[in-house]
Amino acid sequence: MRAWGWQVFLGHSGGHDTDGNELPRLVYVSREKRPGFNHHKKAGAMNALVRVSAVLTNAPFFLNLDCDHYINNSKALREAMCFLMDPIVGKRVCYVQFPQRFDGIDRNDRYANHNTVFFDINLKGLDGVQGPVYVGTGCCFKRQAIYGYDPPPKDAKASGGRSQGVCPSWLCGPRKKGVGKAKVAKGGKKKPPSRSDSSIPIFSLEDIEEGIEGIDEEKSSLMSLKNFEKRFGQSPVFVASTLLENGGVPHSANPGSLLKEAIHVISCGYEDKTDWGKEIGWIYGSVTEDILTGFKMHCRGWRSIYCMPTRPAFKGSAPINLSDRLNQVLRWALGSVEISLSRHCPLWYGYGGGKNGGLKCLERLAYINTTIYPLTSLPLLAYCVLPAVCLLTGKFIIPTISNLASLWFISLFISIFATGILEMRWSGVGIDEWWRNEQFWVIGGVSAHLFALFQGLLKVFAGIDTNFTVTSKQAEDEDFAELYMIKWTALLIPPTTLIVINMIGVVAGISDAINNGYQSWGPLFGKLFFAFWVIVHLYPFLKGLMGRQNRTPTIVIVWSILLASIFSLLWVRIDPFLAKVKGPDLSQCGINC
Ligand SMILES: O=c1ccn([C@@H]2O[C@H](COP(=O)(O)OP(=O)(O)O[C@H]3O[C@H](CO)[C@@H](O)[C@H](O)[C@H]3O)[C@@H](O)[C@H]2O)c(=O)[nH]1
Ligand SMILES: [Mn+2]
Repeated sequence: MRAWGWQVFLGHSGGHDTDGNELPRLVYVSREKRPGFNHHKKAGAMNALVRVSAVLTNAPFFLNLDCDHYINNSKALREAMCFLMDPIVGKRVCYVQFPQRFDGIDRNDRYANHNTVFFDINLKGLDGVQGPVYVGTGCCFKRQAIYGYDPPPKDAKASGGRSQGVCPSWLCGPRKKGVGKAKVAKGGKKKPPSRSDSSIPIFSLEDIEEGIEGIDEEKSSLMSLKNFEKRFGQSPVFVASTLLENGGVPHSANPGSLLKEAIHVISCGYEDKTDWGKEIGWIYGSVTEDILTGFKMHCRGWRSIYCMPTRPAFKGSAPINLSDRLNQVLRWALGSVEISLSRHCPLWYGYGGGKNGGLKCLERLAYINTTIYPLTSLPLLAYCVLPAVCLLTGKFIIPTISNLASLWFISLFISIFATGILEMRWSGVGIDEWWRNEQFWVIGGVSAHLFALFQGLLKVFAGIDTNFTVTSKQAEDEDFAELYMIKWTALLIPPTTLIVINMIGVVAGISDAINNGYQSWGPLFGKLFFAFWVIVHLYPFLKGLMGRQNRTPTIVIVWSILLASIFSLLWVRIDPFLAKVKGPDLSQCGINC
């Protein structure tokens, strides 16, 4: 394996279609990686690709797919273009996100790999606010949005424009309210900048140094090459390309020099002292770079679009065995914790989006939810432990509450229930999918989310890093051999413990009630209900732990032992030959006979 290196294959140029247009070429890029340079994993790879494609073709839109995803619908790209090039909404659209769909998942989707609640309910709902979050794959971008430019102002007339050019915030000064207003007023007098005009030539180095005509004369002093280099890095060809809203490369450019420049922009030191990964491109600093990248665009006032063609646009593979799935969820949750503990936390980042409206309130709420959710693992853990504690100690967790409080409780319960029903009806998500999602929420919550919380705290406050390993994918041949694979990981400990203590609790509770006679059965049912609730949620986990059932029917054995012990206890109790006085001594249970 090579530790570092780059290769660019331009392929054979000169292929033409029947109309004489040059045929598309496939270019394989692998960037330079060198010890001492942080390559920033996927985010770094995407940024290198963005730059190299800007030099080679500079298309105004591009598609991003993971290495484990493929195109499943040939018309998908056209659908995305309909949104991105729409004369009205298109100008403010930063990306079109498609749902992730998967192949090769077990029929019962034991670990909720399809994630339909997230894709068909959450993201679809967000489309009605400011658009779905970016989920890392199956997404068509507007190049200008990736470059950190702001969307054109909402009211095109106010700035006097026909096709309004996007204005980079770093050129137009700080996005303070006053400055924004001044600019709008000024725009009323003057022709606005428009880079959609194809007559504007690509800017040469000199042009940039002198300030670019037609962008903003007053600010031209700011637009020295230095400013561009500080932001985009030291490639004049690349810098010039960022100003072409409609893309394209100059005809005059000779392939040899472009190739040289392509190599330059994927060298490992290129991003040093630039805004790459900080303000532009894929944003670094979280293992879920996708959420952060989309978040920054929404903060600038862009909107995104959710596109769900009937035939899935793209499909991918997902980890189907328990350990890999938990590790995947762990990584996502870790990424969220990292964002929550950074300057980018949606609780405090991105206020004052200025003239473009910035992040909408509800969209912010959604981002808060997508980043701080690992915190819910703490109460969840408590709720899963308490039923067992109750059964083992004989105390009851539900306090007797006042009428008012129970009214609140009931109305909360009803509204949650109603939301669930409506969501399912509107999204077409079945009750079975919804239920699996609930189950996996608890399983992931008491394992992956919990670990992520602590790993995240360690990483942010103590600098102890954890690895990003590419999620394993199922083997395609055997009939879900992977599903039954168990790789040892500490993630398995908390859910296993919870299952065991709740089961012991059930046994202990029942045997206790048997010993104590009929009056203790009433409260027992309440306690058993909560313990069963925990067990049914963790049930897929238990099944996963047990491995392949037709080979090792361990689960059957466990259940048998459990049921057997209950029944044997029962039998002991009602045994007609057992004299009542010789039963378990009642003095121990505190019942005074
Ligand atoms: O060092 C790396 C690691 C990953 N990748 C890419 O990142 C993708 C996602 O990694 P994968 O192991 O497949 O993780 P998943 O959990 O399946 O990915 C989901 O979650 C990631 C965020 O954690 C998103 O980036 C992905 O788009 C999303 O599909 C891979 O397909 C690769 O294309 C790299 O380019 N370099
Ligand atoms: Mn993947």
